[in-house]
Amino acid sequence: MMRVGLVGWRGMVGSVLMQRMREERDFDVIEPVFFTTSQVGGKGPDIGKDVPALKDARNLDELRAMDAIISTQGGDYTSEIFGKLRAAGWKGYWIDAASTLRMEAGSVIILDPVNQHVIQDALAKGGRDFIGGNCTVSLMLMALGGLFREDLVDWISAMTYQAASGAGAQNMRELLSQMGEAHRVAKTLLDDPASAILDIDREVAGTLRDNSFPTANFGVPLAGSLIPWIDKDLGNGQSKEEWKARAETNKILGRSDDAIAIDGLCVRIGAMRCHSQALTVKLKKDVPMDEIEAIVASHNDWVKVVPNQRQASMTDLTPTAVTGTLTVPVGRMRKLYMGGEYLSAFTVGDQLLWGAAEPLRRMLRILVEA
Ligand SMILES: NC(=O)C1=CN([C@@H]2O[C@H](COP(=O)(O)OP(=O)(O)OC[C@H]3O[C@@H](n4cnc5c(N)ncnc54)[C@H](OP(=O)(O)O)[C@@H]3O)[C@@H](O)[C@H]2O)C=CC1
Ligand SMILES: N[C@@H](CC(=O)OP(=O)(O)O)C(=O)O
Repeated sequence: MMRVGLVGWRGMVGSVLMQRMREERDFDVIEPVFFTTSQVGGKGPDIGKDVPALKDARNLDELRAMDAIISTQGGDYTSEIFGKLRAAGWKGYWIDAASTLRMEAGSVIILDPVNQHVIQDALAKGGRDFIGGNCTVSLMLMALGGLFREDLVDWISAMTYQAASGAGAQNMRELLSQMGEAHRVAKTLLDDPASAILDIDREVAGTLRDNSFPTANFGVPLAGSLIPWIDKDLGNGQSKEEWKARAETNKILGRSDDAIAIDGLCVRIGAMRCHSQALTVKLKKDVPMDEIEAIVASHNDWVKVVPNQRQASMTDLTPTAVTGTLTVPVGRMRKLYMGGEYLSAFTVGDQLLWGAAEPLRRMLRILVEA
């Protein structure tokens, strides 16, 4: 059996990975070894079989004994350990959720329902570094993979509505604290049906702007507001999150860097763990809507076309409907006023599942079943 080291398993992404690996019985087909940066010698997670005590995630000799390592520990850990491990001659498979190695020439960005052929090509050539993609990019490709498969995409403008989870566990907690605080200051007025809505609004706006409002993680209020910037400032007007759309999509599809232009604005909103995106797709030709829907729906087992109708959109195309599931609904599809080559679409996906954990465990399965 393949010896697989798991680093970062108790973090947020790691916990979702553990849950999915238990559900899919992945631990039956590997010999798991759990690592930690802080609790060496402690007890590993409950996976239904005995596992050795936690090993030191910075011990290169212990890591070198693994056939594969899955890390959801974060980019700092990858930067600290990966180079040393390879320099020490380790030839195992490195599967990672962090962005650190994504754009390296030797890395493949993994999203097998979309780029199984790129993964298989890399394996055949001895590739060993398999890195999970940015959540927004992976979810967009799971939704519109059919259009890419049929080479129908000229360019895409992506306007995103990204959940708090993308910023980390502490940010999810902070969002809820902010919601609670906004409710607390308005509660007396809310409880009085005769109170004026503008008085309630004034109380809420006042607390959002108050220095004591809990913003240690986001830096600014998210509840009752939004944040129109995600990740670093690249200095050219674009955020790093926006840059990833074109760079990672083309790499995932195995195309040259500028083959398909994708750009837009990335915005943080007060959803918990589902990213949504409003997409304008410029098609290479005017394809009838029923054909487009059939192409999109046929791409993979998780994409679900939601009819472009009010009720279905309100019930099936929301973070509330999708959270905790692998389903990737795509709806609001129609030809825009600009012409038959201009398609609108709206999609939602769980950024901790297809956006982070799921491609990693599927890559492990590909290796085990090779
Ligand atoms: N958040 C996201 O949406 C996405 C994240 N990623 C990548 O995954 C990496 C990990 O992200 P995320 O899971 O959010 O990070 P977390 O902060 O939840 O976990 C990272 C590590 O922190 C340590 N830790 C310290 N205190 C605690 C605690 N109280 N509970 C759990 N773990 C604790 C654990 O390491 P130890 O056991 O060694 O102490 C854990 O593995 C990111 O840095 C990023 O590179 C990728 C895609 C999406
Ligand atoms: N940046 C994403 C989450 C993430 O971790 O992305 P990446 O893996 O590309 O750093 C978000 O904030 O929603």
